[in-house]
Amino acid sequence: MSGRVEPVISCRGVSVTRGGAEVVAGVDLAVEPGDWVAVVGPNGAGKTSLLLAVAGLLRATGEITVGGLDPAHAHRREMARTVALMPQRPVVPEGISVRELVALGRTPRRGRFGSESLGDREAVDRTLHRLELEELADRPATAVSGGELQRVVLGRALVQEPRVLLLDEPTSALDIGHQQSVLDLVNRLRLADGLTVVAAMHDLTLAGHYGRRILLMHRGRVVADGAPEEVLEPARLAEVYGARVEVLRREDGPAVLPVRTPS
Ligand SMILES: Nc1ncnc2c1ncn2[C@@H]1O[C@H](COP(=O)(O)OP(=O)(O)OP(=O)(O)O)[C@@H](O)[C@H]1O
Repeated sequence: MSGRVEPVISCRGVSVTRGGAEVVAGVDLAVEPGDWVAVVGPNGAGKTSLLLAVAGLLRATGEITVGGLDPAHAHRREMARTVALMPQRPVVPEGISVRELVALGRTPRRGRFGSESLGDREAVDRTLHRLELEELADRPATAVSGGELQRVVLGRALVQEPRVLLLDEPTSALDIGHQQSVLDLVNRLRLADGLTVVAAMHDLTLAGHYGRRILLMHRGRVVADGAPEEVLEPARLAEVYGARVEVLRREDGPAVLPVRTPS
């Protein structure tokens, strides 16, 4: 008999209120170490708010633990060694280079007064290389394209070497080649290091190919949670998104195609 694996993320009855409205409503979620959960749902469904609550950046009610820590009360440095968030809308300090922005991700791993160690420098170099950012390393981070910045911000999260990686639409600005290379890289880290990934994703085909599990949210609630082929059903997607889609069953995951309304 196999024993139950202790979840690395656990949410019980989690709700978030923003601007007076309940935007996450009673979410239960247990994520096993090394899993990839793709969080999908229409605009405004509450995906970002749920990720921010798990990261401890937004106040929530209910119970959340991440790597045994309570995000609302854990020390920021301790939390940052456990969880890294790649935000949807990163704040880029003026005058900072691409390399310096990536290196900011090492801050929680340094000693209290620590300057950059050889290990830190190597981690930053490795990350710049993996994300094909070496040529941009000395460029001001405010002077790169939207897709390049998305990779830089992913680099800042990866260089933290977290146990849990929270990605908020990580490939929305990337071309198809970089979408694949970035998601393949995250998947390799998941398989090699047991990284746990929770990613809000709009592209349902990518969600179905990389997510081992899909959490479908609608109006703050989880309306489906399961394997991609169970959750990505045309009738359900029509109901939740108001979309006409065809779902192709493929060996490596379902592909979701929008279908034009007949004129
Ligand atoms: N700062 C804020 N103040 C008030 N309401 C907010 C704020 N940020 C988001 N909201 C609202 O919270 C709800 C959930 O937003 P959230 O960003 O979590 O959704 P999402 O599923 O990530 O959406 P999207 O796919 O458009 O990124 C939305 O109705 C949104 O308008």
